[in-house]
Amino acid sequence: DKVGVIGVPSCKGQSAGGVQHGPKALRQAGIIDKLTQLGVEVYDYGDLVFEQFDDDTPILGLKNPKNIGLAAKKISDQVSRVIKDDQIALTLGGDHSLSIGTIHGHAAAEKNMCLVWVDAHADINTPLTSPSGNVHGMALSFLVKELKEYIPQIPHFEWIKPCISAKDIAYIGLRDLDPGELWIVRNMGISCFTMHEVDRYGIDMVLRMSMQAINPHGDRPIHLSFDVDSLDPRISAATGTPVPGGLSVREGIYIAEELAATGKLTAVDLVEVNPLLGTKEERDLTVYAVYMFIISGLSLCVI
Ligand SMILES: N[C@](CCCC[B-](O)(O)O)(CCN1CCCCC1)C(=O)O
Ligand SMILES: [Mn+2]
Ligand SMILES: [Mn+2]
Ligand SMILES: [Mn+2]
Repeated sequence: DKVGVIGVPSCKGQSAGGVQHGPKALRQAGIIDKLTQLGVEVYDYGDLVFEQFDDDTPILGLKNPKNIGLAAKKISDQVSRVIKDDQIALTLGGDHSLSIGTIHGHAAAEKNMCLVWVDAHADINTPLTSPSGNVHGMALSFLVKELKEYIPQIPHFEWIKPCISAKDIAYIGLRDLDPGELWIVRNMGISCFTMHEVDRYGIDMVLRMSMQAINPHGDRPIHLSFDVDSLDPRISAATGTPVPGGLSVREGIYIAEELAATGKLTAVDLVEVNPLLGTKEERDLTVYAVYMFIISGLSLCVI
């Protein structure tokens, strides 16, 4: 398979400085060289450049609407182009608000796509349920069709068309939801495999149940959105919102390998690596965990 790498140095979806350096840290870990050595045909599109707007006042508490709304449009267009060029769109983040663009762009190129969201968090607060106003915790709310009536008009977000149904989403690794998110996940019937399910069934069964729920015939292009904080903080401390009791590196790698083995993996987001947080050891370990995740997965795409 061919892989198109898109750097997205975004940070305005959250408040910790440094996550914009994620793409550089992942590149420096040698992801592109390693994939090439393994026989993957890699196209590096470099980092997207976002014009900075300082006059960006919060709306209904949502922070940086203009910067994020305009960035998401660029991301969406780029991901769409890469997928239409028959390449797996590998997006290096940057904070999780970038997934507004990657999922929107994927859905524009592949009508029948489905989504696996690996994260400690559900990232589905609406602007009105968010406790922080940080868009990285709201990304999915703008994309899920069944939530449309709950989303207020946000300047610079008007172009975003909800493009995925609740039934097309599977969460893996959840362990920190806000009240509004709990209501949404329960009432929208989104397939939800929290860390409790991972403990109870094991990661293989959780993946089988996820695919049974969202891709039963194995014919749908898969979007894998991987937040590094899904992993246990002991191996991924260099991230903005760590939560104890997460996935092991092996469980993370297994998810990547199994989804890649379907032959339907079409887009992958690697988000929330913040090289400025934690000690040097913690940063190197966090980056290495993501490196192992993506190399293990995508190297299977050449078999
Ligand atoms: N749910 C949170 C965290 C979002 C994390 C986004 B991700 O997954 O991309 O990193 C708030 C979480 N919670 C709020 C109360 C105090 C503890 C943290 C939010 O701000 O919406
Ligand atoms: Mn998270
Ligand atoms: Mn996230
Ligand atoms: Mn995070």
